[in-house]
Amino acid sequence: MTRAAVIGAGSWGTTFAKVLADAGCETTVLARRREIATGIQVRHANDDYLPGTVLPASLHATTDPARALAGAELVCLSVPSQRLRSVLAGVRDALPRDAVIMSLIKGLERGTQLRMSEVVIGELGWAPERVAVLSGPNIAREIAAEQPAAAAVASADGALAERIAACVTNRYFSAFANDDVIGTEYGGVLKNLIALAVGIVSGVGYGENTKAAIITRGLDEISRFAVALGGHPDTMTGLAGLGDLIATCESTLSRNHTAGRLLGEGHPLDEVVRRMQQTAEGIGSVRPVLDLAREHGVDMPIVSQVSLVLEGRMNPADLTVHIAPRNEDVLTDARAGGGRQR
Ligand SMILES: NC(=O)C1=CN([C@@H]2O[C@H](COP(=O)(O)OP(=O)(O)OC[C@H]3O[C@@H](n4cnc5c(N)ncnc54)[C@H](O)[C@@H]3O)[C@@H](O)[C@H]2O)C=CC1
Ligand SMILES: O=C(CO)COP(=O)(O)O
Repeated sequence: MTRAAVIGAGSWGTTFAKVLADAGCETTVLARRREIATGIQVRHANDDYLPGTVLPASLHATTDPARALAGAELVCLSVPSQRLRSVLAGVRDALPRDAVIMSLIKGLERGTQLRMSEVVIGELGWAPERVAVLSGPNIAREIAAEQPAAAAVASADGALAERIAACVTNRYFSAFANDDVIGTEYGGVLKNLIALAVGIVSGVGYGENTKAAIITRGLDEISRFAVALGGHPDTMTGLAGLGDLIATCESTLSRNHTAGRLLGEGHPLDEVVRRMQQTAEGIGSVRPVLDLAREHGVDMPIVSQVSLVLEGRMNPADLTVHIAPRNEDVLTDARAGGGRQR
């Protein structure tokens, strides 16, 4: 049996702790608030984040890092991306030095533009071969209800990714291993930005054609970004790319989709952030993604328009997938019979 800890008792941290417990891992959740820890430990419930879900009786919870992390072989991180560095600083002394650390987080650190696995490696000095990421179409509430789901687990050490995948797989959750940490991690970050765009056009009142066009062109846009930054193209057509893009863009349970819809309905960003009671990572990832895109020469027309809408500088109703062709594109298109945009 693997001893596991999950840092963060929000919707995904609690749900993934249930996944681990149901896979046979001896699991403890590290919560920030005492009443959440008590609810999980005593009543087997997390009413704030997962109302109605009965958690396994074998699942433990505490607010004490030393108790949560003692003997942990697998430590999973599920706090908002902008909080990760300070959370790591707070648990550093309690982390067993030989533990594997796995990020479940789907955001980039503002200011440094780092992925979460890079924050772990840099902040803790952890060996990259002991770090992993898990990402995929994983709407927490559906998994908490034990609806079948799957995710990708990536580590620079492919054999470690295989071992983690086997360890977290249970009767309703399947994990598939790969060694593309960059692509797997960016997949989770980038789909949030396209989900914001789809939410925005839904809020405006546009229908399925607009949403399908944004999802299709969005997949192309985020794939070009991930590949330019070192990800593998196959990852972007797998669970962490296309899979999560579909789930997040389609689901009204998605916080990013919901935040986008509120913006599309005309609510200003500060009001949207106030109304969202949970983390919508996409809002904080737009700026670092666009900065990285500029540095690497990647065109991101949909994400750029999301940024303008967030800043209140673009009417949501004007969000479009149309791209004005550059001169050389017009010439190439004419020779090729047109239509270079798939
Ligand atoms: N909810 C979902 O369906 C999924 C979420 N994710 C990702 O998982 C990450 C966490 O998301 P959720 O659990 O949904 O968010 P959430 O908003 O439900 O919960 C965040 C948790 O982090 C804790 N937290 C916040 N600041 C903290 C701090 N300074 N110190 C300690 N704890 C702190 C909060 O108390 C809360 O328990 C995000 O990156 C999200 O994108 C990934 C897959 C599915
Ligand atoms: O990452 C998720 C699904 O895979 C959850 O999406 P939201 O953060 O938009 O709710």
